[in-house]
Amino acid sequence: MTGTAPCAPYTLGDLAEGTPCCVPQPHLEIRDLSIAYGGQPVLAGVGLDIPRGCITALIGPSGCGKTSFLSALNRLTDLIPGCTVRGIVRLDGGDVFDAQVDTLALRRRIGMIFQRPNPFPLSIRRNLDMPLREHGVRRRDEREDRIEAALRGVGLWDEVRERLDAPALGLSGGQQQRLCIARALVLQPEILLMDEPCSALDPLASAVVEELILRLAGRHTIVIVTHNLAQARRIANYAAFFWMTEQVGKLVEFGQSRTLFDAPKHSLTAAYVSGRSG
Ligand SMILES: Nc1ncnc2c1ncn2[C@@H]1O[C@H](COP(=O)(O)OP(=O)(O)OP(=O)(O)O)[C@@H](O)[C@H]1O
Repeated sequence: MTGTAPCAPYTLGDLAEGTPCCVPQPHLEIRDLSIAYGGQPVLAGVGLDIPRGCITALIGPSGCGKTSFLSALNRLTDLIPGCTVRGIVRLDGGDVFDAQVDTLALRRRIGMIFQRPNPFPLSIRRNLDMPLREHGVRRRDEREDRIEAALRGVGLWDEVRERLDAPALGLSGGQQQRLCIARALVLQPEILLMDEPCSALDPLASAVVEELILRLAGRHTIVIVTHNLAQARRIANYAAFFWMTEQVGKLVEFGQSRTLFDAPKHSLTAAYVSGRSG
């Protein structure tokens, strides 16, 4: 991988250890990745390196396989009946698709945030306590510290500290999405996969989550699907453009987002980012 990207700001010193910077070194290496549902290919031959600590945006029209690609990275695709994935995904050099891989441990290292906020219908506290218990954090004081750190990390602590036992579903949409990000952060993941995390939010809540994503970068590697090209331009260090050819999604271009948006190499990319197609 060549080129450099600016370090994103970060302020989450109390979360996971890690290089607090976007560096042009692969955290995930993807080679010849193909995905099919019921034998029908939807994505073929994708290869790219996701740089460590950076924000990588996945862009492209609906149906070109961005969500499927994202879901393969932490093997959420294992949970979809009829879905087959071929190719290689390496996390720090280790094969994610190896039969010996503990998928629970893998998803602790690579967390996922979905398009619609999906807190459990439990209290705010239990939303964060439950994953910690499931992942074997037995000491209550440690769980409490991690819950507070995660809520502070997403800027929710001051908003909810007096009502930790209130239902999470009573929070606003934007607060619920930040709670879902906290639920991923509480497990101290290295990588966060985000599938259109702002698309169900109003503009103000969306701006807060976008700012949060910028703060999380550096400590965490972030891969985000977004249809909002202005957002991708604002926040992404790197961008990958997917397009459908003969009903199958392909990666057309990947690189530093400044280059992809301002001086794309491929005519399809140029047409899409200028709004002339897609
Ligand atoms: N569980 C599934 N079973 C069958 N087909 C699926 C499934 N999930 C996705 N697909 C199909 O795979 C293709 C790629 O879908 P995917 O959601 O990955 O694309 P996308 O680029 O993320 O689209 P969007 O931007 O609209 O979310 C689509 O044709 C979709 O209908």
